[in-house]
Amino acid sequence: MYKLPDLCAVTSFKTIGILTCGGDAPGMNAAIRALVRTALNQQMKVYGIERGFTGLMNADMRRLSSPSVSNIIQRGGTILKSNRCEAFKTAEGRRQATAVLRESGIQALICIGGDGTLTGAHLLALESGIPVIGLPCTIDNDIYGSDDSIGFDTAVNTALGAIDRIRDTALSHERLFLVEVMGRNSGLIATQVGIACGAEMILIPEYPIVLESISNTLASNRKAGRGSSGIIILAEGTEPGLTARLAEQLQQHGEEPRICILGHIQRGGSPTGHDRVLASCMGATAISYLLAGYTDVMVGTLGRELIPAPLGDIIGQRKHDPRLYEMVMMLHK
Ligand SMILES: Nc1ncnc2c1ncn2[C@@H]1O[C@H](COP(=O)(O)OP(=O)(O)O)[C@@H](O)[C@H]1O
Ligand SMILES: O=P(O)(O)OC[C@H]1O[C@](O)(COP(=O)(O)O)[C@@H](O)[C@@H]1O
Ligand SMILES: [Mg+2]
Repeated sequence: MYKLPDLCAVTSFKTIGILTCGGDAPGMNAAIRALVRTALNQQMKVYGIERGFTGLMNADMRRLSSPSVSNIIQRGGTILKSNRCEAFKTAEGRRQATAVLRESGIQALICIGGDGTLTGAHLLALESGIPVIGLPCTIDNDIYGSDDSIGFDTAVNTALGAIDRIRDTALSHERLFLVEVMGRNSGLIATQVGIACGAEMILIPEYPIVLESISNTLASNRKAGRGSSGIIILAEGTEPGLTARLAEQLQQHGEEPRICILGHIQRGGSPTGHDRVLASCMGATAISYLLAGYTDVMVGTLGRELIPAPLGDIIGQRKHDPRLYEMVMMLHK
């Protein structure tokens, strides 16, 4: 269980807004529910802004009540909808959003999303002076300053469910499978999934990949008595087309690999218990941060503790643990 902060209220807010942006992640709805109920408990009015920063720029919003967030804690996706908004990357786009916030009487904003959303949230806080709090919510878990992000645990478990099934076929047919998981710029899903499924090999964007050495490693594994079945996990972002090129290369070395790209299957579905609890604790804590006078911070985790992480310190930073990856490679020899 997470340790909630013990904070004193030094300010108050009549009206706040909430939005979800970037790739959806299981647990977004649980976070919305916790934010709405905690804010209502503090006598705030809450507006749900539709379609992330696009909806913010277009004043696309609706009042949220306690019943409006009933029965959503177990649902994947986001009831507020999400998208990616190029216009918000410009100062003009953010000026338009600031005008909407002022005209609607929204005194503070909570942004739920990944590294891109938190970058936008940081710039908005700086430029508008309106208090903004971020919640790390992405299946990629690539947000520096927080051990955990809402949605990661669910995505990893969804991928594992699929890979355990693939393993049955791999063993029965004594065949090699190349399984591509999500993560355009980050190998964290691939690493976690690879550890948990006992993969023969994990290929992630943080390390250069030499196709020839992969065939050589497999050949020496075979000589050492490892069977001819196996699972190689690749992160999506490793290199465009790499999975297909690796399959071709392995064919030339006498393997009969099959490819499985898990794709967006990993983004949807009911959040795990872990993600529901994390989202609930982070949502409640975001409102405590606002009342304690924080702005331009994200609710991060450090172990089991919830901590305020300044957005300016975390954006643009990479999160990678080389020791974890080395351990994985050692276990899979
Ligand atoms: N450098 C940036 N400046 C301002 N806004 C940004 C920036 N990067 C991303 N955003 C905003 O955040 C949105 C979501 O970012 P994206 O990277 O697509 O997803 P995620 O938040 O899940 O990482 C973008 O569509 C854009 O509106
Ligand atoms: O659904 P899209 O827009 O194709 O995006 C795919 C990307 O979104 C993700 O699922 C989540 O990334 P973000 O959290 O940064 O949005 C990545 O793993 C993947 O590379
Ligand atoms: Mg991202």
